[in-house]
Amino acid sequence: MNQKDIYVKNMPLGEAKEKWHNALQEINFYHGAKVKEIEVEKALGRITGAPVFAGHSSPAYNAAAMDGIAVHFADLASASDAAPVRLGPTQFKAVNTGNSLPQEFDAVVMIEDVHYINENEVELAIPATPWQHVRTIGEDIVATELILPEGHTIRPIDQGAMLATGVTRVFVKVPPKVLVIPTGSELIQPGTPPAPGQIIEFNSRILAGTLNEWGAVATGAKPISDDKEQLRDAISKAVKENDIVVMNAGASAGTRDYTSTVLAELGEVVVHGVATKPGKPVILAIVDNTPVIGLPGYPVSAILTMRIFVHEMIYDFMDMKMPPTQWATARMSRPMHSAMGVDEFVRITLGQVGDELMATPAGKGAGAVMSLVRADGILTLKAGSEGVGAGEEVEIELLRPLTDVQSTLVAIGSHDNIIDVLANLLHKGRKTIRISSAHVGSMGGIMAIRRGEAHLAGSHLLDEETGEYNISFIKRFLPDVPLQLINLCYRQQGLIVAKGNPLKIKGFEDVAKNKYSFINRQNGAGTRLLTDKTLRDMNIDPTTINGYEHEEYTHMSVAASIANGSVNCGMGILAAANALNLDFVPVAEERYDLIIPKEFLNDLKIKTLLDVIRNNSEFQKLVLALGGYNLRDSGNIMYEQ
Ligand SMILES: Nc1nc2c(c(=O)[nH]1)N[C@H]1C(S)=C(S)[C@@H](COP(=O)(O)OP(=O)(O)OC[C@H]3O[C@@H](n4cnc5c(N)ncnc54)[C@H](O)[C@@H]3O)O[C@H]1N2
Ligand code: MOO
Repeated sequence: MNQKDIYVKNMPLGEAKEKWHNALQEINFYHGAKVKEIEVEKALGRITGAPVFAGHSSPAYNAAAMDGIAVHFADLASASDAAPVRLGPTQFKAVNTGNSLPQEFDAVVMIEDVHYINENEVELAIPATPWQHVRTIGEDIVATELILPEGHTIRPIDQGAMLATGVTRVFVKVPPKVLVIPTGSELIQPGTPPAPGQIIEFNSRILAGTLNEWGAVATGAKPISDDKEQLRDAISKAVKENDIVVMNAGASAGTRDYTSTVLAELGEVVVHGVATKPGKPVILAIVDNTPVIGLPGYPVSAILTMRIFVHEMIYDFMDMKMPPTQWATARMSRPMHSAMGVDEFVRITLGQVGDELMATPAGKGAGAVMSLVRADGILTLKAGSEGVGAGEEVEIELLRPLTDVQSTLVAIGSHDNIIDVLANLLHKGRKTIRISSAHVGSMGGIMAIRRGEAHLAGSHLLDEETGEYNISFIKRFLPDVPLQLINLCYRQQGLIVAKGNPLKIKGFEDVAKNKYSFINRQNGAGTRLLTDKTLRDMNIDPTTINGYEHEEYTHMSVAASIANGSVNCGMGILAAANALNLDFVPVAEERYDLIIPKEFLNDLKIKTLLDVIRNNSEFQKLVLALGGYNLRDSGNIMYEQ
């Protein structure tokens, strides 16, 4: 095939949507919803395809609403404490709640108000009103009354209402049947450890699950290899059996990206390539009068593209209006430049810090599933916009309710695995506080506190002159912020080395003397300051360290460089070494504190956090089990201003 044939275009989103809409109309995709009759018992979550009317009244007879006696209300007209009325055997009848009221009576007196003289005679001291304590025929629902309108999503209470009036079958809309076909020879099933180059197939779970949430009946097919013949067979079969087919991966221009070629052979490719980011290589095609959507392989691209092109199709198919999008106005915490000429969809985490709702980009990679796990919303940067500036107001499309966002503690700063332990303890059981943490290093955390963007910042900045942690930095960069510096832990920092420590590295002397390769942390990282102080104390000239100028931004990326063999060692925490099954040579213990502005100390979220740190034995147990931690000052106020 000529490379030109698979050239991916950059069609403006509006134009692509219009073309697609027209193509769907041509195949009569919006045919008006089909309906079918099913049992009410099985109708939970389905959408009514016709109005539902009551079969009979409920209650179907006049029913006693209380345990007591049935009476004629008129007989008790004169009853009072001073002059109780006596009723003889024909004037009353004992009834229980739910019993049919005998025809001759018109009220019920509760047993508590009945004084039995003997079995056949009662005395009553209070008058009755007509039909008191009686559920009259049709009190709840009258036969032929409308129970549910068309287009209503059936809830358990609706099932009850239908069944109560004798309705056992209901017309529901037939949702579109969708098959999600993952493609790629590199895909393996979950549960098998991937060899290099293999990818666990999980996109079909995300895509089919989301389609089902939108009301479709979607299933994931077995992955198809990058093989034209197999693709052709799978698509030909799928379009016969489904209302919509979703292909995943093989959408772009790689040598094994066959989806668009095969779709063009089998039917018509309406659109290939849209000016959006992510989602550029999407394919929109019609095969055998059936829409086939070829989503890009990257999970984030796939899901966001499916939101753009498929979400509405599901509702249109069932002749339903889309649920309204929930929006929130937020302020950008940092500038965001847009890729010119494309509509860009940016994942955003939101944090309510003080009065402001702050929006922070949640990571960019099209393969970063966690960015969508964490994201609270989506910011759309329109093609033609240059982006947004820090502090600018933006409208965010919400992916989770604003109440969840408001119960989120925003932690920005240095990362420590204890934050993850806390995040879990604060969210389990009846505590539903989330922690959203951004790992930008200790100085980054201090700056976030200064800009009012975080409730707390983890910091381990060593003042090389005083040997003190954090305080001099707070005095310098946060002089006007009333705050408490609360200890979280002491932790071991050391040299992360390959499993088994094959070079027998004992410390920095060995690294300097033998020119072992080292990987450093960025300026402003607490670990960098500790490295520098350690080298100074040992009288080691940093320029003699092979790799001192190579910087990484996190403990984990340092550990990863050692794990993949590109360097011999780097400074980091034990937890990072453990995570990648590496060895660790302790170098120093450092203090790791939380900086918390006083304005948040009375916030229930912070109070709960501090309570867990100070008093929760499970917290202490879990942290000590991680190894490399000491909690002797945990929860103590180290400094305040
Ligand atoms: N020369 C060009 N290269 C690329 C372009 C382009 O326009 N020209 N577009 C880029 C963009 S944007 C995207 S998005 C990707 C989309 O690529 P494909 O749709 O061809 O997808 P693959 O390359 O097959 O896969 C991408 C990635 O996703 C993983 N994957 C695929 N399926 C699954 C699954 N079911 N479960 C989990 N993960 C999956 C796959 O292994 C790859 O890592 O192309 C760019 N390139
Ligand atoms: O759709 Mo691609 O995601 O722009 O990376």
